Amino acid sequence: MSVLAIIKVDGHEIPYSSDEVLAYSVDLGEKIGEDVKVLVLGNVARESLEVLGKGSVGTVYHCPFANLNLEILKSILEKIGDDVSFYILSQNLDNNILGGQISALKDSAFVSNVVTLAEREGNSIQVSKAVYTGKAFADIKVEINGASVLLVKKNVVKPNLSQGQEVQIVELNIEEVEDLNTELLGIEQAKTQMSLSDADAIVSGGRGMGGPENWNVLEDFAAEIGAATGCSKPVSDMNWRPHHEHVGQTGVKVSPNLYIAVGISGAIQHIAGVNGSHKIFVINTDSEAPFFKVADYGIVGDAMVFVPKLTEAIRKIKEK
Ligand SMILES: Cc1cc2nc3c(=O)[nH]c(=O)nc-3n(C[C@H](O)[C@H](O)[C@H](O)COP(=O)(O)OP(=O)(O)OC[C@H]3O[C@@H](n4cnc5c(N)ncnc54)[C@H](O)[C@@H]3O)c2cc1C
Repeated sequence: MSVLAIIKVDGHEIPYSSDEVLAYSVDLGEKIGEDVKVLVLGNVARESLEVLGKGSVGTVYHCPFANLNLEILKSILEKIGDDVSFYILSQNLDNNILGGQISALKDSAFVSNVVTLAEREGNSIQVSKAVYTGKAFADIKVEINGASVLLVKKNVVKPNLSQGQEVQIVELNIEEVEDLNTELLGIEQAKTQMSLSDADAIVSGGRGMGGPENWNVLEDFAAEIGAATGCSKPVSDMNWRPHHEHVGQTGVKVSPNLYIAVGISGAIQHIAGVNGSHKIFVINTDSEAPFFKVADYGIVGDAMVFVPKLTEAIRKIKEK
């Protein structure tokens, strides 16, 4: 049996989150004494597949399609075979659907929002998952060899696998078959350079930014520190920013290493989407803003004054 890490290509790149998915799979493989294999979905160069030779990864399956319908997914799973005890994916909106489909096809357990490494207990493993938008945790026992699907949140494991091992690359020759039940009408590519779920740092703006014309201040700052940009719900509702940037209970749930909230009050529905972040930094004119209660660092002040100053300071440090 084996643990299968599933990685979806972002554009033509292996996403940043893949290191964490691999590290999680390798840790699980060691605990239950199984090999780790990887399935890469999407068009990517062979050299990028070779780079996945980390830790105990031995085989990399490659399918050039990233957007799968159920018929294609069925063919992929059939070609990989039944010797998979766990399918491991990173937690994001796309993988929620993909993981659910795998679990339905395999008639197996599906555990999303996993926030701990697996602990082995006899013929099972135990993991904790975040529930009630991260306000509580549930401990879940899953049988080994049950073809279970685990969706792992960011920052659960440190990706510190050694590199350089040779891997066997298996090209899955899958025919592009039409799904009989659904028709793909089009794909609208998010216009951000980095996906929010994968980003290591996020600069997010709220109504306190005053209007879309001020967003260049946040974009400059984000570009300087290599962060993705996000926003609060009202900001996307008012079309100041695109909807895929909306963070929170009803938007994208993120858990970057650093979440920077600028001009966002910190309503419970926004916090529910960011409380998995490693560190939170808040800039707000109101010292009583609820976001400060969950912040690690903060500045009480005007975003339009402090953000450009921070950008400039970081630029100077980088020039030295
Ligand atoms: C069912 C439901 C689901 C929801 N889901 C979400 C969700 O997923 N995500 C989400 O974000 N919201 C969600 N909301 C909305 C949420 O309740 C808040 O209304 C929203 O988060 C507030 O957005 P905001 O902080 O940008 O705006 P505001 O509440 O207006 O806060 C603006 C903040 O900016 C500060 N400010 C003003 N000027 C400046 C300045 N110059 N510099 C710095 N700071 C400044 C103010 O002090 C204030 O704290 C949901 C609501 C409901 C009812």
